[in-house]
Amino acid sequence: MVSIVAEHVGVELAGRPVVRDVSAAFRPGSFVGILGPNGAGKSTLVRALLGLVPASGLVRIGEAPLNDLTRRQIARKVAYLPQGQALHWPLSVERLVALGRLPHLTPYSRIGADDREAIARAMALAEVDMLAGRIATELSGGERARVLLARALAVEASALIADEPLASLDPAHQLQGMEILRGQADSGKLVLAVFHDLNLAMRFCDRLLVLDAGRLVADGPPETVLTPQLLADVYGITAAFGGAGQRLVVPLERMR
Ligand SMILES: Nc1ncnc2c1ncn2[C@@H]1O[C@H](COP(=O)(O)OP(=O)(O)OP(=O)(O)O)[C@@H](O)[C@H]1O
Repeated sequence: MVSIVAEHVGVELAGRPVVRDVSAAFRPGSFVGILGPNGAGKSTLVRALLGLVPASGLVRIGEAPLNDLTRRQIARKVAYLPQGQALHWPLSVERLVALGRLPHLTPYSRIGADDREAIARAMALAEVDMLAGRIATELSGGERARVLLARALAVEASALIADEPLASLDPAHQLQGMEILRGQADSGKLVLAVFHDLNLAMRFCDRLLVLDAGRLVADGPPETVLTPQLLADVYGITAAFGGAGQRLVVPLERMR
């Protein structure tokens, strides 16, 4: 199992600092949520953790500095579900999920029995078996999101980074998505995911990070991170807290 460590990570895009001096260590077996307003730098931070955007500071995956790893090595260690990915090729769902096995193949090897088993496990876990024969470009937004989650699960990497995996899912499938991610963490993997749903993040994650204007402004257990003061400072909203352990958050009003 693999950990990911960020030390003083910064990213500039178009000459503007988008992620500023973020340090955090992510351990196997934990489910970490990244929250923050639109444009706070969440996607850019996770892309920096994967080496997909040039960054200052240091990222380590396991013991290895990111820069010492090839793209293929990174892709085998950390599965990535990008935000709102568009699909351009009319592949069957099963073939799309099979792309999750690419990091394990060489240009000369073919999909084997192990790969087929991993694909079947991922499709069963994401409950997309019934879509197997469908053409991926013809799916609804929510169906596509679940198939792309299955593709990320098919990697069977030690860590999974998911950027807004719940976007376009109905409430039942949002819960299913969170249960899957929770299950992955409970099986010993590191799960790092970007969310906007405060309630689901509060309920399912072990730890929450909050980014605001590129800076890490909170990092800790959900109930200590998501406070009325933080919601006011970061999102500019008032919210009511209730339910067991005050883990139900209802955004009430914008303050500005
Ligand atoms: N390629 C780019 N060139 C210039 N600026 C960019 C680029 N990509 C993102 N940005 C800017 O960087 C900032 C952070 O973007 P990022 O996508 O990381 O935010 P986010 O927190 O994931 O937002 P959201 O919740 O809206 O998805 C934003 O202001 C965005 O406009």
